[in-house]
Amino acid sequence: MQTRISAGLAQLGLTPPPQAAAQLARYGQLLLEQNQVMNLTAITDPDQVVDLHFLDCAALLTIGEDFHKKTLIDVGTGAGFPGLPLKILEPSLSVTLLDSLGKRVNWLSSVCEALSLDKVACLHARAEEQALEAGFRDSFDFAVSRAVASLELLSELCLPYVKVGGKFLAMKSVDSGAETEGAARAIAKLGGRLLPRVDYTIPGTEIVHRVVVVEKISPTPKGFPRRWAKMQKAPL
Ligand SMILES: C[S@@+](CC[C@H](N)C(=O)[O-])C[C@H]1O[C@@H](n2cnc3c(N)ncnc32)[C@H](O)[C@@H]1O
Repeated sequence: MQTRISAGLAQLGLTPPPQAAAQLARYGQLLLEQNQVMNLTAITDPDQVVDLHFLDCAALLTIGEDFHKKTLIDVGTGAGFPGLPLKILEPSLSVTLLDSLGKRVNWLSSVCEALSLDKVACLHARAEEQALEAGFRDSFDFAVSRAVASLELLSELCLPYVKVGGKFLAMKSVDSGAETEGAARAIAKLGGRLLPRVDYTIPGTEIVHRVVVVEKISPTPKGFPRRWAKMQKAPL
């Protein structure tokens, strides 16, 4: 895995810290081992783990944002994507990995320990509840998320965490144009503003993915996020 990771990172134009490729390879090994006893990923081929998990997530570092010494929350991180590869590739980041599934969060804590990572919090919580807590609301430089919900729902889950001037980065497919248009009203209500999207090709593949970029321009109004059932029933 390590050779493919290094080649892919170079193709993305990234110069990772010396230990990063080995740490990602170890993470991949732990992921595939644990996946045999716990549902962590549908991807079981090591090369695909590199391409579709690690390099896909690494591409977030190439979209022109400055992540150095910033704070980032990954909402619905699952097996750590995209937050954990970002932390490994940019160690100055302070990262919170949040998921509502306790078993996954416990496993993530053990991976962070195995890789000797500091400044990572693995948090078992529902995103819409944790965003109401002090120290979380309007607090992070970045909220990121991949494969969790439609952009409209995801905006309500993620934008409350972002400080004014920070960004919410949603990893989406290139077919997300209509979904993005449909979320524009909700994004505005939640204190966000859509910026130009960024499309990228995953190295070694012809797969093109998209980052939807939302800037936080005013604090999220009181009352958001709403309860999950309410969000689904009453679109903004
Ligand atoms: C399909 S997985 C995606 C995981 C990872 N982001 C990835 O791209 O591989 C969706 C994850 O979001 C979590 N999730 C869904 N709704 C959530 C919520 N309201 N709060 C926290 N986590 C949530 C689930 O537990 C699950 O681990």
